[in-house]
Amino acid sequence: MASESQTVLISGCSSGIGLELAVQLAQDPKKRYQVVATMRDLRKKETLEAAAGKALGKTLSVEQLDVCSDESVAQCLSHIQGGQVDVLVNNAGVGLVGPLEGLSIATMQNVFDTNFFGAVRLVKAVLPGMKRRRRGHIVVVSSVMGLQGVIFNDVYAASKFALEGFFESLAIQLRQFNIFISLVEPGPVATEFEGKLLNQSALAEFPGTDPDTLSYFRDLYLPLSGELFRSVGQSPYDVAQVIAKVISSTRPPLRTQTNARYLPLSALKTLSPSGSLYVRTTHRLLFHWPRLLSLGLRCLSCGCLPKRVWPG
Ligand SMILES: NC(=O)C1=CN([C@@H]2O[C@H](COP(=O)(O)OP(=O)(O)OC[C@H]3O[C@@H](n4cnc5c(N)ncnc54)[C@H](OP(=O)(O)O)[C@@H]3O)[C@@H](O)[C@H]2O)C=CC1
Ligand SMILES: CC1=C(/C=C/C(C)=C/C=C/C(C)=C/C=O)C(C)(C)CCC1
Repeated sequence: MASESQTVLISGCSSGIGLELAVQLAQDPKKRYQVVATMRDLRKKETLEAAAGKALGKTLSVEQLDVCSDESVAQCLSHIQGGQVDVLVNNAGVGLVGPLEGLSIATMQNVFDTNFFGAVRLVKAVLPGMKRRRRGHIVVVSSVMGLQGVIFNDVYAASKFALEGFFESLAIQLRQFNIFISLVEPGPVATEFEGKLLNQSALAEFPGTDPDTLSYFRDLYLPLSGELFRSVGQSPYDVAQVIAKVISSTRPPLRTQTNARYLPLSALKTLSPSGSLYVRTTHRLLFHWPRLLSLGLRCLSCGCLPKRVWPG
């Protein structure tokens, strides 16, 4: 192992982006990283261990970490030599879709406890060490929904907006300590994330929701969202490549979107600071011209647009 390897702690490595990233960094040909791949339920570790192959026990170790528990965070850090984390990747997250009226406050709080306070809890734990060493990098797996709200994703988007505001604010102070913050913003990614959401919304009855809203959710949003995943969805491998590039950068950027094919959708927000272009256009497309929207989504997946991973 290279003597100057960096210790990278990643949350949520049982599947998806976290698993892919842990494996890619652990298999780095230059052996630049010592990866602590964590997950809340160690019974799920077999997939990661199999994917890590020969890196297991060498450049990759697996530890238990529930981002919602102070005790679990402290335990995990106590297993890392000197408690030293050079790069923290806040990846663990949960989704939530559905009409607001049918979701309990407790369900919404769980999204914030995991996506927002989970990241904050880890940062509070590693920051004193990073500040002492005057060195560190905190990477946050945010989302395009940290930049723009999406219908029926109100609470999930709010949790990612919270991350964006929190880490942009912190980035200013941490420059003084030579600690960098990077927010990575994927669009739809083909992981268990979507399946979990579809299962959750198929089983949920959303009590107290009026029939019109329920039908907009089930008959309009769900099919179009599925089409979006099929047309512009990235693989976790592609997203992990972008994150690995951000981690290896000497001057890491504050924000990185991973999916060039999603850019026309996020541009609707950035092109008009008042927000009306995005809200009016998506409302019209969804409620008045859903067939045109569907055609547009198919166009986004056609080969004439830029390649999937961006920046390349
Ligand atoms: N998939 C997508 O379309 C997109 C995903 N993202 C973000 O990417 C990140 C990774 O998601 P993705 O890989 O897609 O989805 P997955 O569902 O495959 O992975 C999510 C990971 O987070 C873990 N997790 C959930 N709650 C906790 C907790 N309390 N403590 C520790 N780990 C926890 C899950 O563990 P367990 O197996 O135990 O549930 C799992 O390992 C999330 O932050 C998500 O918001 C961003 C943009 C798009
Ligand atoms: C923007 C947009 C849509 C949906 C976007 C979705 C569903 C994005 C999902 C992003 C994910 C899964 C991010 C995870 O963090 C619709 C409804 C097609 C209408 C047109 C505009």
